[in-house]
Amino acid sequence: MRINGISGGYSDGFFISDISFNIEEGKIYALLGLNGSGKTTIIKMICGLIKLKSGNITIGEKDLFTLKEKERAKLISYVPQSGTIVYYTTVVDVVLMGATPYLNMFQTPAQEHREQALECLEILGISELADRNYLDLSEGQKQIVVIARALMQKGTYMLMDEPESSLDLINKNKLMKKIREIIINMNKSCVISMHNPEYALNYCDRILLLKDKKITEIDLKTEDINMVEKKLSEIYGQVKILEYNQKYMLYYSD
Ligand SMILES: Nc1ncnc2c1ncn2[C@@H]1O[C@H](COP(=O)(O)OP(=O)(O)OP(=O)(O)O)[C@@H](O)[C@H]1O
Repeated sequence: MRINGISGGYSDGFFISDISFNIEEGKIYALLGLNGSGKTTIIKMICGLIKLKSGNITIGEKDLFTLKEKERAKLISYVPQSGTIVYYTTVVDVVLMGATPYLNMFQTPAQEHREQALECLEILGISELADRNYLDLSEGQKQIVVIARALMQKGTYMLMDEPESSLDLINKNKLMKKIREIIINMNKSCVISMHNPEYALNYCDRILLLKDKKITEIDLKTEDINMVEKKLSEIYGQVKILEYNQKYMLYYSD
């Protein structure tokens, strides 16, 4: 997917211009930036929830926004920062919503879809929640259910807005590991907006660093560690990357 000089925002204020980057197959990108820097705005522009004012997004030769909504939904799965479901519904039914792009207008999900939904819950390790009321779940459990729904949607590109924000430390790491497994095993691509650069260093291939409405890309496989520190320091203040047990940690010296 190529994001070519896109611009967009809100009529009453924040506007971001000329954003370009590629999303390569099988890669996980961490979208990092401080509060209000525009991470959600960029994700929403790619998903078509905020209309582009200029630029375009292409997949191969195709312009993404010339495709019908259902076709786009088969390509891109979106995990929003917070859920929008406000009525009683079981967890498995929430996951089944991910089948919508594959159904006709009057078609309801079949047994086969139900089995797929249960499989998605199993992949994410939350099968036991299947028959619970979604609204009764903890915020962290809800976040994982919404990821299962995105998985059900079978999009090649998964765009996730702080998917681990409500999880405890153990579950944050478990989820990031699981997302990595899914992306690699299913040959998908993923952009995850997040606040903790340590998750980016440990679980992602590349970093998209958003500062002053501009993106700097860091390839964690090839970039020199001192350069990574330097670039992260421009956002987070003086940081040092420490390695322990094949895991990276950040030391903030400011
Ligand atoms: N619906 C909206 N209408 C007007 N302005 C908005 C709207 N949503 C967000 N903004 C503004 O756009 C800017 C970027 O917000 P955005 O949510 O994209 O940032 P973010 O990097 O995702 O922040 P956070 O890390 O806090 O989630 C902020 O100044 C915010 O106040």
